[in-house]
Parts: sequence; C-alpha cells; structure tokens
Amino acid sequence: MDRVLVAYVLFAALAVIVTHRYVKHRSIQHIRGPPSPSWLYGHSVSQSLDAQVGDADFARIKEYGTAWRVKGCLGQDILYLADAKALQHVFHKSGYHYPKPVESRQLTRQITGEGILRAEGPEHARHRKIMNPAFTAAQLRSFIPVFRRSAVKLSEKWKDALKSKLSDSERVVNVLSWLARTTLDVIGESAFDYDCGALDDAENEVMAAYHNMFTDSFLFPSKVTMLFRYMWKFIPGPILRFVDYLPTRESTRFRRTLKVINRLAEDLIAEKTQACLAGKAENKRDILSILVKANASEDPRTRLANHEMVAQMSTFLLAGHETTASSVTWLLWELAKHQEWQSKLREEISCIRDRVTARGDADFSVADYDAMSHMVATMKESLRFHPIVHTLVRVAERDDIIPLSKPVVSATGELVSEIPISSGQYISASICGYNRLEEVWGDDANEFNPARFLESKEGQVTVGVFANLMTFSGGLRGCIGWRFSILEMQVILAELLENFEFSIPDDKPEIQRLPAGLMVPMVKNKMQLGTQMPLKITPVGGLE
Ligand code: HEM
Repeated sequence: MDRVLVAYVLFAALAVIVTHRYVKHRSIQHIRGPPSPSWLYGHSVSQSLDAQVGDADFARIKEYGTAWRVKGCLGQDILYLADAKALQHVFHKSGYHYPKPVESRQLTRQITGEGILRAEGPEHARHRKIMNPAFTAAQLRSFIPVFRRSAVKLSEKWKDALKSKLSDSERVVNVLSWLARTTLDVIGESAFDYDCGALDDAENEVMAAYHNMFTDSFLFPSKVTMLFRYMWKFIPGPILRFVDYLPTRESTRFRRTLKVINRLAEDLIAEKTQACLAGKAENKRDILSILVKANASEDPRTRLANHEMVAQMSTFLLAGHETTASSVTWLLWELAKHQEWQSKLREEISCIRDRVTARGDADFSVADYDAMSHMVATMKESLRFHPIVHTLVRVAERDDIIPLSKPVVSATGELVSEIPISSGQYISASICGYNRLEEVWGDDANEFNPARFLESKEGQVTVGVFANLMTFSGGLRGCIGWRFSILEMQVILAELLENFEFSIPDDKPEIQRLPAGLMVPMVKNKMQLGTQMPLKITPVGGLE
C-alpha cells in the first residue's frame, strides 16, 4: 500500500516538475556550479554526508565566486548565495517576498508547532509584535541573575567532579552536554519561570526529550527521505500534515519530543493565564508571563491563539538552548587550541573583577561584561567561524533580480553582476560562506583571529544583526533572541574562564562539524557516542 502511494506521489510530482520547467522563463543555467553526480539526487547525498560543514561551500566560492548553482533532487536548480549584497537583498530589502520553502516550514511545524519560526507574512508580523516586548534591553538585563545562577551551578558541579578526578584523562568532560543542560535550565527559568532541573539530573524528562534530537532526525538522511522531502512542495498543505503521523525516523522522534514539551507548555500557559487574570502576574519577568500579558492586551483579532502560544514555548526551548550551548562549545574549543587568547581573556576578566570588587559590588553588570572587549571580540570571531545555522533556505515568491557586490563569471565567460530569477526559485544562503569571505573579513578570513573585531569595520554592506555576521540571520526574520544569547554567553564564559582552564585532551580527538539541522560536533570514529566536544578542564590555580 505504502509503495503504491509513494509511486503515485512520485508520478504526480514528476508531471508537475516537467510542466513547471517547461513554462519557466528565467533560467539560472548560466550560473556556474559543480557538475551533478546524479539526476535523481543531485548534490543532496554528497551534501548530507559532508565530513566538515562548510568545506564544500568554501571550495565553490573559490572556484565560482559568491553565487553558484547546485543541483537538488530531480534536476532542481538551487541558487547558492554568499554575496553580501545578494543576502542583503533577500533578507533585508525584500520584506516577506522570500519565504521559507514548504520543506522547512513542514519540518519546523513538526519540531515546534505553529509558532513564529514557521509563520510567514502578516501572520509572522503578528507573532513578532507580541513577542518583541519579551526581548527589550531592560527585560534582558533582568535575566542576568538567572544566567548567573546556572553558570555558577555548572561551575560548582565541575569543581565537585574534579575533586575526585586526579588523572589527566579523567578531567576530560563533554562540554557540549554540560552546556546544553545549563542553557536548558536558563531558558526554562527565563522563558517559563520553571526549573527544568537539567543540571541536577541529566536524565530529566525535558532534557531526555531533546537529547540528540537533531542527530537522530537530521543527520545522514536516507535517499528515500531526501526524495520524499523534495516531493512535499507538490503536496497540498492539508494532506502534507499527515506526514506528522508517519512512522518515519524523524516524524517519530519529533512526535515524541513535542508530546513532552507541549504538555509542559500547556500546563504552564494555563497557570500563567490564571495568574494574569487574578492580577498576580504584575511582577513576573519570565517571557511567558510577558507574552500572556501582551497577548491579553491585544485586539482579539490579532492575538495569538492558545496553540500558537504553546508553539512559541517549544520554539523558545528549542531555539534558545542548543543554539547557545553549541556556540559556547565551539568557542571553548577554539580557546583550548589558542591558549594565548584564553590567557588574555582570563586576565581581562580578572581586571574587571578587581574593578567590581573595588566599587563594592558582588558581581558584573552589563557594562562590565561589555567592557570585556577581548571577550566580545572572541565571541564575534567564534560566531563568525562556527555559525551553527550554516545555511538558510528561501524560495522566491515572485520574479526578481538579485544584485551582487562582486560579479561572478558565467558559464559563457561573461561577468554577471545581477541574477534574474523566476518565482519559485530556491535560494540557499550560505551563512558559513559569507562569514568567511576574504573581501568582507580580510585575507586571513579562514583563520581564527579575534583581533579582527578589535578594529572598527567600515564600509561593509549591512547584512546581519550582530557584528554584521549572518550567524543570527538578518532583516525582519533575524533571530529575536540574539541579544539574549549574547548576554547569556558573556555570563557563562566569564564564570567558566574565571574558574577553569580548557585544553585539548591528550588523545587529540579529531572534531568533525556535521550537518544535523544545526552544525554539531562529533569525534571522528566515535560517532556512535553522539554529539560531543571533549575538553580537558583544570581549575584555575591547579588542582587542590
Ligand atoms: C548562538 C545562539 C543562536 C543562534 C546562532 C541563532 C540563530 C538563529 C537564526 C539563524 C535564525 C533564523 C532562522 C530562520 O530564518 O529560519 C533564528 C531565529 C530565531 N531565533 Fe535564534 N539563534 C540563537 C539563539 C536564540 C535564543 C537564545 C532564542 C530565544 C531565547 C532564539 C529564538 C529565535 C526565534 C524565536 C527565532 C525566529 C525568529 C523569527 O522567525 O522571527 N534564538 N535564530
């Protein structure tokens, strides 16, 4: 039965594709790109097996320039862009005319429900308007004690563990897993005023629901999965929803996760709504209380429905914990390799600590964290070097012309400084590619060098929300949580670097950047152990 259905869907899709190609008028055939290894799968298989995320894009930029053509399934042409002006056009200047394609929206719905990440156009604007009050500077400042509590707790857990671990090999910890537990506790408390308890219990329900979710569902998809996802664009929306219930690897995993998260979110929303109605939520600063209040004061026609509020919460839990944890993880790895920068950062933190003590304060303020200029520069450099969302996919809603900052050479040898495209054209924004462009970041763009961010950057085309990187994306769909994440990273890093030294373990594990939805670290030949970043930690000042 399943096979007959798949054959039917394949046939119908083929008919639509052929017709669509036939009437398509703006071809991007003149844009150069690597030869396709297979008509059926294009480059999808090789890309999903990337040993190091980004390497294929870096090589293509060298060969073809900052715009190139890659083949998807069934001969689909995908336009890859790393060019600053092109990205500015797509993400900043085109409003909602480059929505997310059906495949991304379907997967996002399965992971988070009908929340902001999936919404488009006026629906997205409505979500964003109600969520914005939860991300003001004043609101974020109020989260500092929450960030600090979890960072200090992590630090204490490590100190306790180290007391009994005296050999070098025993002092190696998987920093990614510890940081994911830390950031989950942070987002639980700041978003819901709820203690996820992840640092106290690695097996707790919420942590277990998310554990390895990206690798279980996105890493190394099968060829059938790739073809199946490609077909989604030809399936009417109401029918596509049935994908949620299929017994596939990813759908099963998403259902399991969302069931746990939705139950928790529903209980908490009911609790907060009651508190709000009873006038008991005035002093509450958590994101959910703010959303409930903002939603209550909205015109009923523009309010978020209950299922959208639930989806918002699963979005925060998901978008707000592994992202920051992974980014801090990559940064600590770089510091373990660049000991000179690590020492510099520690000296800087110590200097500011003296200033804080001299003025009689117990802890750093936002201004103190911002005064740690080497730390901020290192964060920018690490986010540039390791963008955990390495690619963003969009589809043109109408015919358009995409401008380029730097012309590319066409297949017939002409210089192309703008690319006409048809509605329906798939665009892949190479975030990792843009973040490494020599014309934007300098000749040493492929080296880790935080010093580049100590100098002011002038004349760049505006692209991203933070340090002009594409790491948090940009424009009206840029990451709403970027300031939250930056402040959280500052607090965690200051705490950890003040208390621990990080170094590469003696067996020098080879770290791979793998494409599992997010860019995840794994150790070569130890993939069965899941995502990990083993680093050796030593208390500052040595072991007691
Ligand atoms: C280093 C950490 C983070 C990175 C690299 C990151 C990156 C991104 C990127 C690239 C997008 C655009 C996604 C797309 O267009 O499909 C995005 C959107 C989003 N992020 Fe983040 N993010 C981070 C942390 C956070 C945190 C801490 C939160 C919440 C507290 C958050 C909440 C969101 C939300 C709600 C969206 C959807 C925004 C919209 O569509 O309007 N993110 N993020």
